[in-house]
This record gives sequence, structure tokens and C-alpha cells, in this order.
Amino acid sequence: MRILISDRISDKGIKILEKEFQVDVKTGLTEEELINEIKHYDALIVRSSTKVTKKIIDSAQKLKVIGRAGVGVDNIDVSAATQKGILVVNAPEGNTIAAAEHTLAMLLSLSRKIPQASASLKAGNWDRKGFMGVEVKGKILGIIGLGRIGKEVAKRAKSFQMNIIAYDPYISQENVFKEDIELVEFETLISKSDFITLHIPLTPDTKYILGEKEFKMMKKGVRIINCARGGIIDENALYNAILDGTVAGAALDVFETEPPVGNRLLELDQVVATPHLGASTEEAQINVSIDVAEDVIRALRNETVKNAVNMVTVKPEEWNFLSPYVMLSEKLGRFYSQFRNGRVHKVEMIFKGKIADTKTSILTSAALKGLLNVILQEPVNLVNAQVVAKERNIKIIETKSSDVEDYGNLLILKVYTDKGEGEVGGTVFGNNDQRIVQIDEYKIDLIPEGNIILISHTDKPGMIGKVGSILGNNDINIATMQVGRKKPRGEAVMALTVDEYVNEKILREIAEIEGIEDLKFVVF
Ligand SMILES: NC(=O)C1=CN([C@@H]2O[C@H](COP(=O)(O)OP(=O)(O)OC[C@H]3O[C@@H](n4cnc5c(N)ncnc54)[C@H](O)[C@@H]3O)[C@@H](O)[C@H]2O)C=CC1
Ligand SMILES: O=C(O)C(=O)COP(=O)(O)O
Repeated sequence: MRILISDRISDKGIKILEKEFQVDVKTGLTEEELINEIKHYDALIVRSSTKVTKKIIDSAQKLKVIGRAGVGVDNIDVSAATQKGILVVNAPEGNTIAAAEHTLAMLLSLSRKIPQASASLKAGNWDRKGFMGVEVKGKILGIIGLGRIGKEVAKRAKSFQMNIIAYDPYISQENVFKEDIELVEFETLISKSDFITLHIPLTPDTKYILGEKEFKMMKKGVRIINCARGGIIDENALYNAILDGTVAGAALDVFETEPPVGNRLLELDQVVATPHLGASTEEAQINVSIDVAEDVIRALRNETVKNAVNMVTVKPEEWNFLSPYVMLSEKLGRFYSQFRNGRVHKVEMIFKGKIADTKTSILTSAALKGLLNVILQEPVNLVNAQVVAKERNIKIIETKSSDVEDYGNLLILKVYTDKGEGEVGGTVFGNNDQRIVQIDEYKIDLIPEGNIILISHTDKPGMIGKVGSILGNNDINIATMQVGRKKPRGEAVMALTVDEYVNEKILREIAEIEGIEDLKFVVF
């Protein structure tokens, strides 16, 4: 397998990848060049410079994973990747401290005008009046986005005796000590803060979170720090707010367009700027390079990854328990679509027992993967299964109950089609002994492996013998045989596991036995 690295990352990660894969580092590629290159690769690793567009993703032929050596994935068309079943992973922890420290450096640069003073001195001046600063002690620092970086910024700002307020709609006050950080509404934050720093991702929701209206609500003399993403601040509105004196200064590490060629903000004395250096420390670059390399390897080996962006993440301990159920769910789907026809409009996954308290969404994806892969031409995997199903107007529902009936854990895949509904249920015995234990209302005990002949028939003497002799005459060896029935001599289901592939002619011969209503050959 081949890996393309299209932005500069630390050698440490590259060395890990090279132990197992062919790695090519090609930086500075245009979109056109990347469209041509991507066809040959199983994995792509980027930082923020490469824009992984839909065109690039659509040109990929065997791409399985896109790795982001850093946090923000706004440069990757994640929904195009999901659609195509390509996993996106990032490395969100390795550069937290670097970004937080850079933010503090920017805060102090801004309050003490260090870059301007340094440039003046180097230009031959000795100006001690022109660079009067302000202290940060006792000032209100408003943090927008209290995630990994926002929290580290808060800790450090606290040691400067700043008063910290924060806005993050996804965090509640119980998660932070009120003495350290007071969570407030957005309007309160922007109107009360002396310094505002942003630590949110760029998404359609956060685009221009600070614009003309917000700058009008701010305290006169507020200072703004953006070490998160260009595009979360409306740069024109910021420019005007600096000119009209509302904003005393801004420290910007990121820009709407990078590099920020012709950006008027860079002409202003009140602006301190760095070229997207938040994550640029030796330590952070080693961390993210190793983290992304390890996750890309896991993805290429089909193992569970640590930092999936477009799939549910499962911790290794949880994965040990879940993985046999993931395999079973896929088999339930594969089984169902081979023994029933009809246009599917709803899929219900029913979870009973302890399994109901786990990340069931991955099990639902696995069942859909099994079900849809038999029906569709396009490859369906755990990344795109739910998206593909929804695109086909298949309603997906999950029903959970902690009730334990006959089995410790039971998964039932119930499928609703234009020809009626049907279900198949399974469980796992011991560590990884997967079984199908229910087909519609029939109880059964079937190992979902190999080739299975599934026969709906009337239960009466001689049926098993007749089926067995046709198979015997054709040199087909029966490995196991099961009958599920509601009552003696009523409707029943017979499941035969056979060692050989059974051709159409033999299946037709069996189907003609009197009392057999339906017959399907299922291959796992
Ligand atoms: N300048 C640089 O080199 C770097 C920039 N970054 C940027 O910093 C961002 C934050 O990184 P982390 O703290 O690691 O991410 P994170 O995911 O730990 O934190 C983001 C926080 O933003 C919050 N949030 C989301 N939408 C919000 C909204 N509308 N209003 C307020 N809060 C909102 C989330 O609840 C979360 O707590 C990244 O997305 C990336 O764009 C990250 C690393 C380096
Ligand atoms: O991790 C992030 O989100 C960053 O912005 C760092 O970007 P970079 O990898 O330095 O291009």
C-alpha cells in the first residue's frame, strides 16, 4: 500500500509509516497535480496547506484514509470523503499546548506591542513613548470555545490574574470550576471582555461568528486574538472596527485566505500577525506526526482508529467487547439481503442486553454495510453505510432495551420492504462465537460462516431425508443441519451448512420437493 504526504510533517511519523508502507512526500502540489497523483494512493496525509477538495476525493481510486497531522479539518471536504467511504482521522491532542502557548504569546505581544517595538528598534529608533502598553492583570479575557486549547489558554491566563469568562454552548458550568472560568452567554462575552480569544473550529455555524454586528456590541478598546481559523472573524468588519477605534488591536495567526496576500489588516499598526504558527513547535510537530501516522496505519490495517472524524470512535477496551458484534451485525445484514427480496424502506436495529449501552451506531452501520453491499454496486463500509442508506431514503432506527431474554445480548435486524417485513437475530457466545439465533419468529442456532441452504417448508416426516439425498447424490457434504419450527408439522425453516458451493440446478431440484415453499442459498 502507498501513502502520499502532501504537506511537510516531522520525520518521526514518516519513519513509522516507512516500516510498513511505501511513502512519498510531495509538497506544494496543485489541485490538478493532486487529482492525478491521488489515484495511486491508499492514504493521504496533510496539514492545513493542502485543500482536499471533492474533485480530489472523487478522483481517488483506492484511497482508504485521509490523515490530518493537526486538529482542524476545514481544509478537507469531509462529507465528500464520507460519501465515498473514506475515513478521515486527525491528531487533535499533539498541538494543544503549542497553540495555547502561541495564544498567550500573541496576547502579550498585543498588550505590550512587542513586535512593533522590536521592528522600530531594529530600524534604528529608540522610541520609549510610542509603545505604551496595558497590563492584563485584572482584565476580562473572553474565551470563545472552551475545548482543549481554550482550557489550556484559560489556565495560563489565570496565572496572569486575568478574570476569565467563556462561551461554549456544548460545555456546562459543572465541567469547569466557577472560580476559574465563568460560562456566559455569547452577547455577555462580547460586550464585557477586554480581550477576546477564539478557539473554535471553522464550520458553517462558526463562520463570521465575529462580524459587524458583534464588533458594534464590544467594549471600546477591546483586543482580539485569533489563533483558531481565518473565516471565523469577518476580516472587513475587524478592519473597520480597528479604524473606528472600537478594537484597540488584533493578534492574528490565521487568515481567511492563506497566505494573506493583499490583506489590508496587515497594513495596520494595531495588528500583530504570524503566518499560521500556532502548531509550529518541534514538540507539537513530532506529536501530531506520530499520532497521525499511527492512526493511518490502524486504518490501513482495518483496525479501530483513535481519532476518527467521520466515524464513531471506540476505545480499545470497548472495541474488544464490540468487535465480534460488529462482525455479527454485518453478517446479519449479509444474511438478510441474500434470503429476502424487496425494496427496503426502513431498517430497525434492536439491541437487547448490555450491548444496548454501547456505541450501537457502529453496529447499525455494520448491519447496513452487510445489507447494502449485497444489493449495491458501490462499495459500502462503516464510514459511509448510514449516509448511503439515507440517500436511498432508507429510514434507520435503533431500539434499545436492557431486558435480557434467552441470551445475554441479542441483536435483531428488522427490515421493512415493499414486500413485507422480516427479521434476523444473533448473539455472541463466549469471546467470539457468533450465532444466528432467530429468523423471523423461528428460533435457530446457526454459525454464520461458509455456505448455507435455507429452506422454508412444512414440517413433516421425510423432508430432511429427501433434501439430504439430493445433496448426497451430488457429492455435497452437509456440515450442520438445523430446523426451526413453531409447532410440529407446521411451518418450519431448515438451515443446512454445506462444505461445497451448490449450483442452481441442484437448488432447483431441492426446491421442487413437495412441501418446500422457498429456498435460498446464502454465502458468507
Ligand atoms: N493556529 C493553529 O496553528 C492551530 C489552530 N487550531 C484551531 O483551533 C481549533 C480548536 O482546537 P481544539 O481546542 O483542539 O478543539 P476542540 O474540539 O477541543 O475545541 C473546540 C471547542 O469549540 C466549541 N465550539 C464549537 N462550536 C462553537 C460555537 N459556535 N461557539 C462556541 N464554541 C463552540 C466546542 O464545543 C469545543 O469545546 C481547531 O478547530 C483549529 O481550527 C488548532 C491547532 C493549531
Ligand atoms: O492543527 C490545526 O488545526 C492547525 O491549524 C495547525 O495547522 P498546521 O498543521 O500548522 O498547518
